[in-house]
Formats: sequence, structure tokens, C-alpha cells
Amino acid sequence: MTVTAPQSLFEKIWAQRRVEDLNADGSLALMHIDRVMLHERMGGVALRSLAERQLPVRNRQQVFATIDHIADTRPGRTEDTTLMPGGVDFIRVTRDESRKSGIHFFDINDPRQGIVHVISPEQGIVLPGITLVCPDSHTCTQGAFGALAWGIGSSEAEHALATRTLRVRKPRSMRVTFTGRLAQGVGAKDLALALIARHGADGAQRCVVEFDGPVIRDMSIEARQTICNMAVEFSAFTALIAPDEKVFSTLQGRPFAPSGAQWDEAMASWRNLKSDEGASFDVELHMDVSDLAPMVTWGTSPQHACGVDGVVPGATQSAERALAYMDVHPGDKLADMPIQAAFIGSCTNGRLSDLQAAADVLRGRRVAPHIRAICVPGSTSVKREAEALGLDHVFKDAGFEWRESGCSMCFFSGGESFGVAERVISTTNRNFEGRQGPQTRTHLASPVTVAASALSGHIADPRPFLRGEP
Ligand SMILES: CC(C)[C@H](C(=O)O)[C@@H](O)C(=O)O
Ligand code: SF4
Repeated sequence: MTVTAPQSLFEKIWAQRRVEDLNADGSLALMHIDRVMLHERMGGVALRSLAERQLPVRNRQQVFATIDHIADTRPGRTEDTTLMPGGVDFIRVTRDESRKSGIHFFDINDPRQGIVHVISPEQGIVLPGITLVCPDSHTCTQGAFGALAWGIGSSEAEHALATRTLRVRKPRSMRVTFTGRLAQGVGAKDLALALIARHGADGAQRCVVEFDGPVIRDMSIEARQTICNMAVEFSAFTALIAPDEKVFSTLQGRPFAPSGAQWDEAMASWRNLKSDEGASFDVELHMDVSDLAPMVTWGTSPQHACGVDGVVPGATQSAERALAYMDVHPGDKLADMPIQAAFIGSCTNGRLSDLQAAADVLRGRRVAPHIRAICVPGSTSVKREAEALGLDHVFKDAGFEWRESGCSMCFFSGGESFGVAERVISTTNRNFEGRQGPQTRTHLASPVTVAASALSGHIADPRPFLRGEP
């Protein structure tokens, strides 16, 4: 009888998808790639380059492209409008090459269109135990379904499209176990920011991070996507969560998920997709979440985060530049900081439950005068579902712009942006210098905190609003 050592979820998927080791110690392997996703900012270029080399896309049924990054999100957009100078070429190349190569393509007016990481589960593209790659760093979002999904570069994308394989340096493993109970007004985004603030934006370098513990088990699938989304801001290779019944029922019946007997077969193998008792990890972290407050960033890294009821911490040498860029000072109260704009959307917090949470704060209230407030659903399907629930009216009545789906002002693509040096509170994942526009000062927060701040005209604690106080 062979006794196998306890394995982590990551080790199981790695072993199942490894074609061969490429060196003696197994630290470099050729991996089988099940599915590839593409977007117009990076994908069209990869497809065109392959076509020029006369290399066909292998297994085009497993390749999916969408238009999200530089798509116009203003109401009334057409197939070729974009605010990015020269952006229309990216869109057209992606459209033309997708059609020629015969991959699945979700164009701007397709009801399946949306941010690549949001539409993947909607369509049943991501599945437990598969390997999925996309030339986009936030592919880690999809680890919430128990897939090994990670961001790659454009030339790697070409390799994966042409061969269905990739050479991968084996990542280290980390497990983060969350215990305790999340307080009202505190959610997955706050958890992610608190984790990164505590352990640093480079805290998970080269690691596959498995999120685990009762807090994760109790979390909705959408909240799990939010926390996995932020893993790359923790410098992780990617994130993983063991799939459970919530994942299976979310994916069942989706267009590209297996059906019939194949579904039953898949389910039988998926049930084993969890870390064995006694599995070991290179790094183990534990965090009790009970005392967490809603989090807001004050600087230019996701690690520059503290409770919304806190103050900007004392300057360290590395933070000085961040303080200057953000025009904040040690001791400033975060909750008093005036803002000019509020943004709700992105692959971090642009799903239906995010919009619902924000709408619960906004309902029957108006954003402060002079605030530019924008809501961009993460996918066309999220937009339709939100509209069916009347959420578009809640946002519009509160003074928000209600947009078409796309990445929009999550990142500055050279076209539309907030005013120069404006202070923005945003549900996105990156607050780097210039991320949302020229000198834009971005404060990252959850949807409820962004909604409460838009109403207040300054950064605000969402908890009184959730208690129905103001
Ligand atoms: C444009 C794209 C390659 C980029 C990424 O890789 O993440 C973008 O999505 C981002 O969030 O910065
Ligand atoms: S929404 Fe933002 S973070 Fe997500 S893929 Fe688009 S640009 Fe990147």
C-alpha cells in the first residue's frame, strides 16, 4: 500500500496539470493549460503575432476574448468608440483576429461582454481544478473557484495559444486562515486591505496563496472573488480557495461548464479539491477579523491602508513620497478628507452584490454637491441584473452616472479621467501614482465606504449609514 503525503490544494492541481518537470528538482515544469482568456489591451496583439507566424490557435474552443479595458463606458457607446487615443486599433485588431482564429469572442454589444474576470464565472469558463491563464495580472480573481488561474505576459499568451502549455516556475505556497466574525460594514475588500497593510505589499512574493478558514467558508462567492482579486497586490503568484457547494451551484448550468454526465464526472473529481489535513505550506498566516474596521488607503500602495476611523500614520522615508503625492500629512483624520469624486466598479468590486451593497447606502439619499460619482457594472450581465432590480434608479436618483460595463476609470487609458490632482474614493484595487488619471489621488475602499463618502463629500465611515443614522 502506498501512503501519500498530505497535499495542499495547489499541489494537487499542480500534479494533475503538470506535463513534465523541466529540471531535476521539479522547480520548473511544463504545465498543461486548459483555458485562455484574452482582452483587447493585450490579446489582440498576441493573436496577430501568432497569425503573422502562421501558427494556428490550438483548441480554439477553449479560448475566449472580450473587450473591456479601453471600451467606452459612456451610455450610448458604439462598437468602435473609445476615449483612448489610438484605442480603436486595439479593439479592431482583437475583433478581426478573434474572428479569423475561430475563438469565442464577446464583442462590445454582446450580452456576454464585460471585464474578463467578471464574465469568466458568469459563462462557466473558470472551473475548479483547471489551469486558466490571461495576459492580465488580476486573473488571480478566478482562484475563488478553485482553479489555478494566473496572469501572464503577452509572449507567454502566444505560447499558450499555440501549444496549450506553458513553462512555469513552481511557486511557493502560503495559507492565510481567517477566523472570527466580520462586523457590519466590513467585508472582503476591507479584509484584503487589512491583510496587505499588516504584511506588506510584497508579503506573498512568488506564493500561491490559499485563503481558508471559517470567514472564507461563510463568504459569498462574489466576496471570495474580491479577496482573491487583491492577491496580486500582495505580490502573490495567484490565489486559491477550495471549491465547495456554493462554487458548484454557482457554476452549474453555465454555458461553458460541463453538463449532463460530464458534470457528474467533474463533480466527482472536484470534491477532492481541498488541502488535506496536515498539508504543509511554505508560509502560514492567521488573522482574526473580528476587530477590523472598514479600511481606506491613504497613500500610493495598497499597503498604505488603515481603518476609516484612523489617522494617516507617521512618515517613514518610503512613505514620504506617497504623502506628498496624496497631499496628506501624518495625523490627518481620514474621515475628514474632502473628495471630488467617487467610483464604483472594476473586477474587484463591480459585481451585483457590490452594487447592491452600495445601493443600500445610497437609497433615498443624494451625493454631496460637486461630487462626480460614477458606477460602472463589471459586466453587461451585471448591468442587466442590476437594472432588473431597479438599482440603476437608486444610483441615478442619488446623483451617480450609470455606465455601460468595462474597466473604465479603474485605470487611466489615456482618454477619460478625473480632474488633475482630484481626490477620488474608489472600489478598485490599485492606488499607484497616476493610476486613475494625471496626478489623481486614489483612496481604495469597499463599495459601502465609497457610497457613504460620496454622500458625505468627504471620506466617511459607512457604519452609521448602514444603521440608518444620518
Ligand atoms: C492592461 C492590463 C495588462 C493590466 C493588468 O495586467 O493588470 C490592467 O488590467 C491593470 O489592472 O493594470
Ligand atoms: S477592472 Fe481594473 S484591475 Fe480589473 S482588469 Fe480592468 S483595469 Fe485591470
